[in-house]
Amino acid sequence: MLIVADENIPLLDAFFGDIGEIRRVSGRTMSSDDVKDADVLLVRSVTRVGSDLLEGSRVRFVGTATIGTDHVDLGWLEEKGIRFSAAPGCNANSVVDYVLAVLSLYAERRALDDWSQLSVGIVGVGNVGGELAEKLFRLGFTVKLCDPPRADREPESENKFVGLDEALACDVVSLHTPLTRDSAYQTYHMVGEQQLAGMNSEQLLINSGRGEVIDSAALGKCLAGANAPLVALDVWEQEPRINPDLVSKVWLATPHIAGYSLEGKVQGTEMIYQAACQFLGLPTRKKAGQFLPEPALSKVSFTSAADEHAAVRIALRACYDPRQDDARLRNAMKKPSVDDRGKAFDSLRRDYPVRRECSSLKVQLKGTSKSLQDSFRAIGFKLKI
Ligand SMILES: NC(=O)C1=CN([C@@H]2O[C@H](COP(=O)(O)OP(=O)(O)OC[C@H]3O[C@@H](n4cnc5c(N)ncnc54)[C@H](O)[C@@H]3O)[C@@H](O)[C@H]2O)C=CC1
Ligand SMILES: O=C(O)C(=O)[C@H](O)COP(=O)(O)O
Repeated sequence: MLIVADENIPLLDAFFGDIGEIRRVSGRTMSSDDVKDADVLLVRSVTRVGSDLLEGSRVRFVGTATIGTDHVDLGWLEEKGIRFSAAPGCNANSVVDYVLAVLSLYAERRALDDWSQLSVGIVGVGNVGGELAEKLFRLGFTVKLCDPPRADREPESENKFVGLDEALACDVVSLHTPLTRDSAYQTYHMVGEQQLAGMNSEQLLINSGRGEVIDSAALGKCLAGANAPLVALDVWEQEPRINPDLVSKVWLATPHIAGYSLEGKVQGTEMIYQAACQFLGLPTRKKAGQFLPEPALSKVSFTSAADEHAAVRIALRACYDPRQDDARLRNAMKKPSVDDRGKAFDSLRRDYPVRRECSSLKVQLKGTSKSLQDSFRAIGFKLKI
C-alpha cells in the first residue's frame, strides 16, 4: 500500500510505518503525479484536495491532520466514494492558549490590573470558540457568543447567542469560524468595511480562524485611519504570499501557528491514523501520548503571588508568548520579493520550534489564594499546592 503524505505531518513513520510505504512530498506543491499511485493521501491545510489532484488516481482515503477543511472539496470526494477524515478539535487547546496569551498582552497594553474587566465577543462557538468561552467564563470575563448556525439549531438556547453586531461591540472580538463560501452562513469576508467601520481604537480584533474571513483590503484601509481597532492576525488572505503592508499595520502578526503546539500537531496525526485504520480494517495500537516527551519547561513556582493577575500572565506566557512569532514574521517580511517572502512564511511554519500547551505545565503555588488557584485551573494548568 502506498501512503502519500505531506512531509510536514509529524510522526508519519511512528503512526503509519507498519501500514504501508510512505512517500513524503511537499504539501504546498503536491501534484497529481505525486499521488496517482497512492492508496492513501494524508495532507495538512496547504494542499488543495479535489478533482485536479485526484482525478484518475487510486486514492481511496484522504485524511487531513487539521481542524479546517476549506482546502478539501468534500462534495467531490463524496461523489467519488473517497473516504475522508479531518481532525476536529485536535489543536483547539493550542489556539485557545494563543488567544489567552494575546489577551494578556492586550490587558497590559491597556494597563488593566484585572484582565477579566474586558468583554470578549467570540464569533464561531465550536471546538475552539467553545473551549475559549468556557475558560473565559471561569476566569470571570463577560463573554458574548455569536454563532448563527448553532442559534438556529438550538432554538431552546434563545438567550445564549447574540448577533454579529453585538459581538463586534465587545472590547475584544475573536474569530473562530470555518471559512465557507457557499452556505447560508457564509463567512468569506464576513468582517468587511461596514463591520470594521463600527469598531474603534479601544477594541482588539483577533483572527485565528481563516484569513479570508476578514476582507483584508478593507482592513488595510481601516488601519490607515485614526480610530481603527488594534488587530492581531494569525491567519491571512493568500497565504503564504501575504501582504507585508498589512503585517506592518497590525499589532501582532503571526504566521498561522496558533494551532502549532506539539500536542495539537501530534493529536492531528493520531486522529487521521485512527480514521485510516478504521477504513482499512486495522487495529489502532498507537496513541499520541506515547510520542509526547516531557516538556523542557515543566514547572513554574509562585509563593504568595502579591499581584495575582500578573502571576497568571507570567505563567501563560512562560508557555507561549506570541511576540516571538510576531518578531520572526516581521523579519521574514523584510525579504525583497513576493516569492522570497512566501518561502520565508512557509519556512517559519515548517521549522516551528517545539511549543507545549499550558496543560503540560505544572504550576506550583504556595501561600496563594483560592481565587488564584481557580484562575490557573481555568486556563488548564496542572496545579501543585
Ligand atoms: N490558526 C490556526 O492555527 C487554526 C485555525 N483553525 C480554524 O478555526 C476554525 C474553527 O475551528 P473549530 O472551532 O474547531 O471548528 P468547529 O467546526 O468546531 O466550530 C466552528 C463554529 O463556527 C460556527 N459558524 C459557522 N458559520 C458561522 C458564521 N457565519 N458566524 C458565526 N459562527 C459560524 C459553526 O456553527 C461552529 O459552531 C477552523 O475551521 C479552522 O479554519 C483551526 C485550528 C487552528
Ligand atoms: O487545524 C487547522 O485548521 C489549522 O489551521 C492548522 O493549524 C494549520 O496547520 P497546517 O496544516 O497549515 O500546517
